[in-house]
Amino acid sequence: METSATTIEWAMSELIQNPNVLRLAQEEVRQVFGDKRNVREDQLHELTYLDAVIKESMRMHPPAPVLLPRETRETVEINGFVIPAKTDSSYWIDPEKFYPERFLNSSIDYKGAHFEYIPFGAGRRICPGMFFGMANLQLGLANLLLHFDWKIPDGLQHLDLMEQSGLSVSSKKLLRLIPTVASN
Ligand code: HEM
Repeated sequence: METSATTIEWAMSELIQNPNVLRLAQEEVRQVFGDKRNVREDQLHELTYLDAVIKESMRMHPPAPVLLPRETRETVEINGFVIPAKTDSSYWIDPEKFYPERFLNSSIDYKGAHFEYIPFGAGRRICPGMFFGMANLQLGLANLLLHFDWKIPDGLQHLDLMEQSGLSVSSKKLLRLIPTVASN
């Protein structure tokens, strides 16, 4: 699915630019699966830090543009609920920072109950592929982190994370990274 591929690409882009987060995610994957040398689906739930990395990637780069960002221009009252103007930015501390830890020990999930975070939508039209999509992301990323070490090609200081809109919101520039087969 394009949404899953896009999310994996964004996650890898953020990980490579946040080496400390990459190291922690890689250590977790290798600790859980290192001795088996393969990622097992029945143990994906043990990857709590990787789960937070995926959530944080989808917070910063929601892959499905179906849900266009919405904000009120002025404070409004609907059925007794007061919606202050431009509410979005106050939900997250350091919203521009890639910080998966914000999802650890947090009740905020992607299942449509927390309206500040709805990468799969919410309500009756919520994505029916949500759990399949999450498993795909965990499986794909865990394999990339278990089997390979990653670096930015020589000469590139940092990645260009400009977005482009299509069916899903992907990076404008193709992500190019150099994998090395992990020695363990
Ligand atoms: C990272 C992966 C994915 C993300 C972020 C994602 C996100 C979304 C979003 C935001 C919507 C719109 C919800 C709304 O209108 O409120 C949606 C709808 C939908 N998604 Fe996904 N999706 C993903 C993976 C998948 C997969 C793997 C499948 C199928 C196997 C799938 C099938 C669908 C379908 C059929 C709809 C339309 C539902 C409807 O209109 O009733 N999605 N998805």
